Amino acid sequence: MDMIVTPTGRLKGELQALSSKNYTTRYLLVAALAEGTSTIRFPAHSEDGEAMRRCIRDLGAVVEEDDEKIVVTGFGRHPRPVKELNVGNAGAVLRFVLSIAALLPEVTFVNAYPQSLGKRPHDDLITALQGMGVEIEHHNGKLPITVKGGHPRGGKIQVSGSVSSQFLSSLLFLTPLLDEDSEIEVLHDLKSKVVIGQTLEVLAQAGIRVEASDDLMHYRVPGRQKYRAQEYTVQGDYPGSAAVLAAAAVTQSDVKLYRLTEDSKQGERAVVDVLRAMKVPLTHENGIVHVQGNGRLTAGEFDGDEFTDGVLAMVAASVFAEGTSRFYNVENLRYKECDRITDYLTELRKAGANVEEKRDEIIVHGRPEGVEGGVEIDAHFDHRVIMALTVVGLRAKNPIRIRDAHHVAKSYPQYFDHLKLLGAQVQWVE
Ligand SMILES: O=C(O)C1=C[C@@H](OP(=O)(O)O)[C@@H](O)[C@H](O)C1
Ligand SMILES: C=C(OP(=O)(O)O)C(=O)O
Repeated sequence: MDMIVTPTGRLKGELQALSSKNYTTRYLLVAALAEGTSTIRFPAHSEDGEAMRRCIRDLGAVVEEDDEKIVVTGFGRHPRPVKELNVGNAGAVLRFVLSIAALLPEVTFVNAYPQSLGKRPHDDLITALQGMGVEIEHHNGKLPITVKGGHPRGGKIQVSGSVSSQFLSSLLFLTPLLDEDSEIEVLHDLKSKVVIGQTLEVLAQAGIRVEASDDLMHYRVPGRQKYRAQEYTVQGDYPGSAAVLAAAAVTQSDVKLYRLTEDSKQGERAVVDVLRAMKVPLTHENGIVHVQGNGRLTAGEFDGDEFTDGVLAMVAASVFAEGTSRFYNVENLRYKECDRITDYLTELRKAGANVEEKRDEIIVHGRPEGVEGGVEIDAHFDHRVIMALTVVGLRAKNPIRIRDAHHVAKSYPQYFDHLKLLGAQVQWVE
């Protein structure tokens, strides 16, 4: 399905933010790793959430759900042997479950999205698990991947963090269940470091003890721990909301987004500060972000690694800013659903934006006068490209057509309905 985005001058209204993808995947996993029954309130309903539900069900968790909660009875440290797992296009789900699969004799992760997740590298996690005595068959570090586990060893574990923080998170979920205590050392660098705060928060909520160094590069994890069955409440999602806030920032707007707590550990919370730095009129109080956009933005320079999944939306906003913006320290955007630097900038240029790339930077020469539009955009299987190009389309001079925009459902199936509620002119076409 394609989406036609027609230029829209004004947005007005109030929305409840969607539920957090990253907390939903984590709560489902720790609930499955507990032996009792856990309840997850307000889980995200999206393809990635569904992928984690499918995997934990296949591994033996009992999952029941209604409109507002999921009840999970876990399998503890004894997942059910299964031949195949399908994680859809969800990187975090694949990486987290890969380590848990090491508790099984043999399981293959199938390649359901050869053009997206099928291109992403998992070498660093594979190497770490091999060091723990797990045999792994793979295709140059990519899917399909077969894990031949059984009895992974704890002890001294090393993992590179230079491509993704998900590899470290994955090991932090597995190691508490091992017989030995573990010491995890992160090699090279740790990208998307802020997300590790979410992993540690969820582990603590599940009753798991982990000692982390202040720089988040070293961990001590006692073995033989048990995940506690719990009640969890999922908070609002900043990465998805970033696109709605960017849309409000580039138009004449009066938009309130609820359920965005000021003290959230989501790094993408920083998009509120980014927009503020771009001089977008807004307030953030009592979990409500209120944008009263006047369409005027000022360029700025930002460390994108602080708000990884919000960068594309902020770049889209900066397309209309006065001056040149720079988003640096973003190389790992190249290893996401698509190459979020080269592929994304290709689409932005088609729409009329003036952008440049470096290996680890996106540079935007703002066009406050607007961009031409009137083009077809390739979604590259990437929900965040779809959301960001929609923001650009709202302020273009002519409509844009985003091909295969249904991939927005990876994280935010209601995105276009939410924008419509605010008055955006967006329309699905076959
Ligand atoms: O741990 C997580 O849930 C995630 C970590 C981040 O990935 P990287 O660590 O690969 O940057 C983020 O982009 C992704 O959407 C979710
Ligand atoms: C990169 C993302 O997700 P994942 O790595 O889980 O596929 C994302 O949600 O933007």
